[in-house]
Amino acid sequence: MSDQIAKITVLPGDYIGPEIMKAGLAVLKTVSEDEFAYQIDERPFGGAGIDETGDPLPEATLASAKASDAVLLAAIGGPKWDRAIKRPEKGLLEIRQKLNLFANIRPTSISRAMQKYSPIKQVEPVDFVIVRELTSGIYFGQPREIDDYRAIDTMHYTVDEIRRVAQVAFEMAEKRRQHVTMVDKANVLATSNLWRRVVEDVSADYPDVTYDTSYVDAAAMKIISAPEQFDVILTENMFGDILSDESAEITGSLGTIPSMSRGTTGPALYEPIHGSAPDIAGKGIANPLSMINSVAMMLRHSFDRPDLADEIAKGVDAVIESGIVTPDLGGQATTDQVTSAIINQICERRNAYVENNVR
Ligand SMILES: NC(=O)C1=CN([C@@H]2O[C@H](COP(=O)(O)OP(=O)(O)OC[C@H]3O[C@@H](n4cnc5c(N)ncnc54)[C@H](O)[C@@H]3O)[C@@H](O)[C@H]2O)C=CC1
Ligand SMILES: CC(C)CC(=O)C(=O)O
Ligand SMILES: [Mg+2]
Repeated sequence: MSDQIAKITVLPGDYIGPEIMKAGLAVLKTVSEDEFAYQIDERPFGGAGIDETGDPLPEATLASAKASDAVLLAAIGGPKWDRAIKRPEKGLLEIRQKLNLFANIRPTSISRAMQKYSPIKQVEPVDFVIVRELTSGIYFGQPREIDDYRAIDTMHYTVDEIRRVAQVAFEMAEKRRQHVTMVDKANVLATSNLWRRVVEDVSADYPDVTYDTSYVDAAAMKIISAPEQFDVILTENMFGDILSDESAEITGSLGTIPSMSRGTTGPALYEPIHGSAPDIAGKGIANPLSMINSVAMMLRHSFDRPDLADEIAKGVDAVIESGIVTPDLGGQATTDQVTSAIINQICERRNAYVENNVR
């Protein structure tokens, strides 16, 4: 951190983005009181960036992100800009590339509180993390062309791009249950064969970590049938995008899962893994947990405040346990009601702590 006041660039984005960002910032304010000094620089991004400046990633937004200690993003995109020359999603790819956020970390764990909301039968605990390559692969590859008769996308990877994200995955596995599964399509794709060669090589530097591979189609099946087998899943950009939405759903809802995108230096970016959910925007029923959990992830990883992150996690668990949940989890609560319930939980626990320690 550049000085004692943390600089956070806030990108509310589009559709439900501002609704859940409001929730995340309210929880951040609550846990930070007398504990954590920060300043927010809120900027237009995605469709909001197009509306304000004609560009989904306005220059001033990128400059703010680059000068920050961390970036908080809600979600971008939606039908309003589907025909834009430069879509909001292009801005998302650009900010990831320009901040060099090559590793996207997407956790999937079914906590005790969440078990009743999961659509799968759990015999053993489910707790794995997807490490997804984020700044290369088919979302970025050239040539990329379309005419009246054909369209081309290119899946492209280099040794260095694979090695650096593989190292992130193995380092994470060392601190977890020491297992990495690389997911690919090496029975068909040249890029997957390069991934196998490089990851095999990287694995030799981590003797305490066991390593296996799975084809992506089989991995998609195992995430449903035997998710407890996974610890760290390492995969390329598009497979990670798809498998992380599938993984989120086994926890009960896509609307609960946060993520961190990081490079080697510079600010990390924290965001829910879902999109802007245009189908429920404006109804006040978006699940704020993905954003609130992203705030907790930011406090833990960018600001070394696991204590504040744990306070948020305990508040979230207590509220889930009490059944105050939005419709995606089968409840009837609104975004604001869930957020207020979490804030009340945090405040009650703090007051109880103060009382116990004063007596
Ligand atoms: N990082 C980002 O900003 C991302 C943006 N997008 C963009 O978002 C837009 C909408 O994409 P979709 O395919 O509809 O995916 P989506 O993730 O926005 O929504 C998929 C389904 O999940 C539900 N959902 C998502 N988040 C929720 C939440 N917090 N609470 C309750 N329900 C939630 C939605 O209502 C919808 O039924 C598109 O423009 C897409 O490109 C998609 C993924 C990531
Ligand atoms: C909208 C895409 C560019 C990205 C996406 O779906 C994701 O990162 O989950
Ligand atoms: Mg996605």
